[in-house]
Amino acid sequence: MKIKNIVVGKVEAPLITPFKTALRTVHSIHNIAVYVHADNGQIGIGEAAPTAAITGETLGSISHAIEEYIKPAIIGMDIEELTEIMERIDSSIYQNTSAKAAVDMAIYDLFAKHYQTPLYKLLGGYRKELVTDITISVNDSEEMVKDCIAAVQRGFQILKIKVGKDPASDVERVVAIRDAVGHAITLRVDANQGWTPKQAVQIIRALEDAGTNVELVEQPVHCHDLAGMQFVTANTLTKILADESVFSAKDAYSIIEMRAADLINIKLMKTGGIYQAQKICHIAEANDIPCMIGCMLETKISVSAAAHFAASQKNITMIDLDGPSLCLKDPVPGGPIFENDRIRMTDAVGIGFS
Ligand SMILES: C[C@H](N)C(=O)N[C@@H](CCC(=O)O)C(=O)O
Ligand SMILES: [Mg+2]
Repeated sequence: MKIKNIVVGKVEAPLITPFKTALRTVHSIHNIAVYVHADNGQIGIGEAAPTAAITGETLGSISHAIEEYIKPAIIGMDIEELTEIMERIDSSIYQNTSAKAAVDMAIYDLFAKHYQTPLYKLLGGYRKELVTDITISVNDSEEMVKDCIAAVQRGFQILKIKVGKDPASDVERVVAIRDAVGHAITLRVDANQGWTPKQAVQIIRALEDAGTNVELVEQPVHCHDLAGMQFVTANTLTKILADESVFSAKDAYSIIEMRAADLINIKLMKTGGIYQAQKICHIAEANDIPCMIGCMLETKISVSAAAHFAASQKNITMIDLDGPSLCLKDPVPGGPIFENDRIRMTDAVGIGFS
């Protein structure tokens, strides 16, 4: 099965409510869809999210990177040469990780279709069901409490609370949410780089003293401030999770070597796809660092690829694949079944879209 053509399109999905973090506010998803056509008529599908604030990519840059750099590097190759295809995608252009991720997952989709197997089974088939958290946008405490109660009523038992936009009120926000939802609900906190290292230690210690029992704090300080991440990790009891600080296997190695975090969040849009994500997951596993699988503002297309990857890996112990739950509707039928906080893998071949 040879790669005959790669076609770039669009995928759009309105959000149920505006998505707000310390880095950005988004009202609707406008992403890139990628279709890799094989010479036997089969098609692999992928998606890229233009998260300029995190990966530096835009709709224009993603489509240009695919058309002008990634496509010429792999056109005509046989799908069975998977490792060589992945190495060529990686070296076709520096960074541009979401563009690479869209093509990587479409190739994996074709690869699994070629072997008539669901992708997660081909990758190792570790589990059939995932339990995801859902993200609560940063707003004033009252609105966040309402959003948390609504999420629990929808069936979510793990809430990922966005903070970091207005640090002075962050402790109050999390305490109000804990009081409202009770202790049976797991709370994760994501500052999206919004705190200074000293602020982070002060806020996390205050959350600990208030008995909020937060499971983890994600990316407390600026992504390049690994010394700051190390300072926060060393001076708090709560687990610290590196997100924007880890794109590549080398980044993961630096975080591990410096003990700058306890946990790592892997996102296909940061790694450049499944091939590189496996490397990070395995480096972390070898160093007893459990990983989260996360997503950007992505629809069911790329989140399904991430679900297949997560279902194949023992070391992915936390799931933040809530993109489809934040959308009003899915742009395409098929793929794993997303129902409240459950993601169930099916026996459909590839990623599961026909
Ligand atoms: C959507 C997901 N739960 C999430 O919060 N992802 C990112 C932010 C993504 C974005 O800005 O698109 C994260 O920081 O974990
Ligand atoms: Mg994050």
